Amino acid sequence: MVRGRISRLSVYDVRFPTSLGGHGSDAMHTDPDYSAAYVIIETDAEDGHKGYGITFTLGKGTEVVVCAVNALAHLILNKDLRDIVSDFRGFYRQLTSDGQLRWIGPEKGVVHLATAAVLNALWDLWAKQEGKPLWKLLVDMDPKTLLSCIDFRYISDTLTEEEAYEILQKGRVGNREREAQMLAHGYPAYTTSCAWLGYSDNTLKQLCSEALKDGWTRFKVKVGADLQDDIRRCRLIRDMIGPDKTLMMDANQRWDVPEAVEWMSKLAEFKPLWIEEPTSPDDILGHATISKALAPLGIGVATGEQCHNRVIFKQLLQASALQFLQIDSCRLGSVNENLSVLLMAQKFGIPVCPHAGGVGLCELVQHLIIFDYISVSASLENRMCEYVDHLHEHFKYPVIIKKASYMPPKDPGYSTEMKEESVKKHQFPDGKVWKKLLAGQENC
Ligand SMILES: C[C@H](O)[C@@H](O)[C@@H](O)[C@H](O)C(=O)O
Ligand SMILES: [Mg+2]
Repeated sequence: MVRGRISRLSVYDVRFPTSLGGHGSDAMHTDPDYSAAYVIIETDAEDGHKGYGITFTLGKGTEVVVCAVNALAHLILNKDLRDIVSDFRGFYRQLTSDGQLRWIGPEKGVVHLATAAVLNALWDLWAKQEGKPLWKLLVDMDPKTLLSCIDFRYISDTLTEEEAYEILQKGRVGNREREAQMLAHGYPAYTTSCAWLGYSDNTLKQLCSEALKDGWTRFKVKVGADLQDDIRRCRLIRDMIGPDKTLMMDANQRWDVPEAVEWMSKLAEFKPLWIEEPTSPDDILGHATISKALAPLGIGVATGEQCHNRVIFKQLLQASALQFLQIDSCRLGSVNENLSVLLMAQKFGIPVCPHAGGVGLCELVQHLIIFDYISVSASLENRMCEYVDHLHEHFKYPVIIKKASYMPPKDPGYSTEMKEESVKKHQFPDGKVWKKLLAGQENC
């Protein structure tokens, strides 16, 4: 039973100095400090449950998102949780349509990242109060209730509520078997941990051989800064993994459209399954041009980690601009908006391969993709969820990977809660970790 009035919302700027080791580096983000705007929501209910929510950020960006969360707080405080979840569509719309705040969105950028953090905390709280992991809360929810969480505004020309209902009804066939299959074998994953752009060839080799030993069969390599480096690194990794394992490439928006096509023609010999974010995430028709040009080479286009909202995803699908759709649990407006994208992808027959990694993204998005398999797509063909082996130790309910697959979480909630000690130590700028680092910089 859902209960309680929201009595408190706190937000923290939590940063991890991952840039020191080149972890997470790519052709555009050369010094990423994996960070989160971390939201805690409390209620006056006696159960003591709190909702934890994050959005993923890189270092300095976090302080801006923290401001935006504080600006949204008045829309959440004193609301009854029961009223929120019984009309979640209405509440989502209230948050995203605030007459003053929407001007700096709408439904995009900082204000949308802040919305995601807040809504992620509410979903965590709801799932905790129901005593279920989030994926199971979604799987058990009747289709009508599930659809009542989605704002269909701007997408009803492509997906009506009735069509979405039919998709969910169809998804009920065989869902118990798929749930049992997930619990036994988990959801297939790929690793990005071996080949960040800032890693030396030696590090790449060492991590790749460890990953192979651990049973990984799908690998992603960062490309896009220097063609000769890319050729060398892709050859190295392809030689190590052999011809049959899967390789993906990620350019993180580095290229213009013709450059993307030309560059990828040179990397085609390494047989990538996809090129991810070849150009600006806003360039829908550019993605369509690249998709068309690379199709004869057997290379698909993947994108989504910086896709603003359901409207851009709608157009990417309409324009046949992507062959792999990458939802992100913290960029879109939380579970609510991600549900609409999963349903649109299903309608278009495009496989969803979520973006994860960062800090907490694996913890969150596993719930969405497990739900997708059980209740929406019913397919694992061409589908896998990203995995990155960083920062899980800071979470109270970290992901469990077995045989290169995500095992469904069993603890109630959205796996968003961080360890108190980790938050304390990594708060910027006053946590122990940052005090030391900043003092070191001053002494230089
Ligand atoms: C800055 C980040 O590490 C990105 O490079 C990362 O999210 C990446 O695009 C990915 O696909 O995992
Ligand atoms: Mg990427």
